[in-house]
Amino acid sequence: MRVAGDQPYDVVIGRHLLGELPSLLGDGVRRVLVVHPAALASTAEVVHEDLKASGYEAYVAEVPDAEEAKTAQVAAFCWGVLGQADFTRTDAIVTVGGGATTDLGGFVAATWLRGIRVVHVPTTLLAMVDAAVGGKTGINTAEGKNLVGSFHPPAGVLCDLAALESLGRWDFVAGLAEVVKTGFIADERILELVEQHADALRAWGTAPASDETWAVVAELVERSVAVKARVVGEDLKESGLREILNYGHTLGHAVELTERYQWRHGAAVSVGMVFAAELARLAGKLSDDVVERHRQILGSLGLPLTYRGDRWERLLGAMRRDKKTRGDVLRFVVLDDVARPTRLEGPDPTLLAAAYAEISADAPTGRGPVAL
Ligand SMILES: NC(=O)c1ccc[n+]([C@@H]2O[C@H](COP(=O)([O-])OP(=O)(O)OC[C@H]3O[C@@H](n4cnc5c(N)ncnc54)[C@H](O)[C@@H]3O)[C@@H](O)[C@H]2O)c1
Ligand SMILES: O=C(O)C(=O)C[C@@H](O)[C@H](O)[C@H](O)COP(=O)(O)O
Ligand SMILES: [Zn+2]
Repeated sequence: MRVAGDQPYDVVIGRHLLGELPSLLGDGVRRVLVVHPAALASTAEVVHEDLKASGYEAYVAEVPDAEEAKTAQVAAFCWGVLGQADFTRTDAIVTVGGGATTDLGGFVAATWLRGIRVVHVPTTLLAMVDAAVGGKTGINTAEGKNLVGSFHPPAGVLCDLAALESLGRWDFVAGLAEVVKTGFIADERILELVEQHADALRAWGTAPASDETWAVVAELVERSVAVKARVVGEDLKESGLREILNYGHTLGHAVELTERYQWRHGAAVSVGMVFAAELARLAGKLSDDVVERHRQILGSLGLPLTYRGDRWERLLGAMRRDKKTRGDVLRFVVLDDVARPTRLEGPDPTLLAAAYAEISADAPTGRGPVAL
């Protein structure tokens, strides 16, 4: 699949694709740094050896797992590795890992010498359908999620579906949250597929997936990437259309910060989507049926639908730093209907509080398996 832009690139989806890496890296690259977390050490080593066998001067940098990687300290560690190995503007980074690794590695590539090439090899469902495509890179600060970053599109993306075989059940389910997001904002067929195959998808990793389930997963990846490619190809820097990809993220990111990143991103986005759906319903935009469909689909996958009722002030504080906020005006992506996203600007505080009441639970029920 081709992503349009000043420098168009390919997202290759298939199996056993590592041989494609040199062609995605392009001409003139001499040194390559493979950035990966410990969980992907053996895959990264295969990539490292392949690159050396193809004539590159290849290095590896192991970074912390998950959100722990998205810090200024870890970025500085990577800059140190690049500096020690004399990386120039014709050299490149390859990321091997989930969305945290592609966000960090992409950010390091964006900032080293003001920008070198990066190819992403996403290994989670979430990174394949979302994080690796579109060029949003970033790290967190004490004040919030992805507050420092850059738009730096990759030179290519290799989605090797075989990587999903080792992905844990709840990391897979967390990735489904972004798939469902894509369904609600742009492609109802995604919702139908998830509705038809929810049990098999939710059971990912508990037994080998059937051929039918693999076919569904492949179609979900293809459809989600197609939506993302179309949107970021039109609006790389989020001046308008791209905001739809942030559906559920205004509250979702605030939940992640409030939970000190102990919730998976997809789990927080799941709650965030139910909140956004309630907000749209209370604003008179969205029907009860579509709100209920959010709960049905996300709940059928085992994703959380509620959040503790005693965190509103903290969440509100974090949402003020959301990237869609303009001055003091909070802005939300909401739906008029399935595949009809719009914006709600500066909603009345009582409306926000009422939507929060609709998703509040007395106990912190979000601490299910996906929220760990
Ligand atoms: N830049 C974007 O457009 C964008 C889009 C969506 C999400 N994100 C970011 O992505 C991050 C979430 O990504 P994620 O859900 O991939 O989380 P993650 O990167 O933390 O990976 C989840 C876990 O899966 C493990 N893992 C990865 N691949 C594996 C495999 N093949 N087999 C077994 N284990 C594997 C990782 O080590 C980690 O423990 C968040 O930081 C979020 O903000 C960015
Ligand atoms: O690609 C985008 O644009 C998105 O918003 C996709 C989101 O799923 C992703 O989590 C993104 O990193 C959020 O970006 P942010 O700008 O809200 O930090
Ligand atoms: Zn996201």
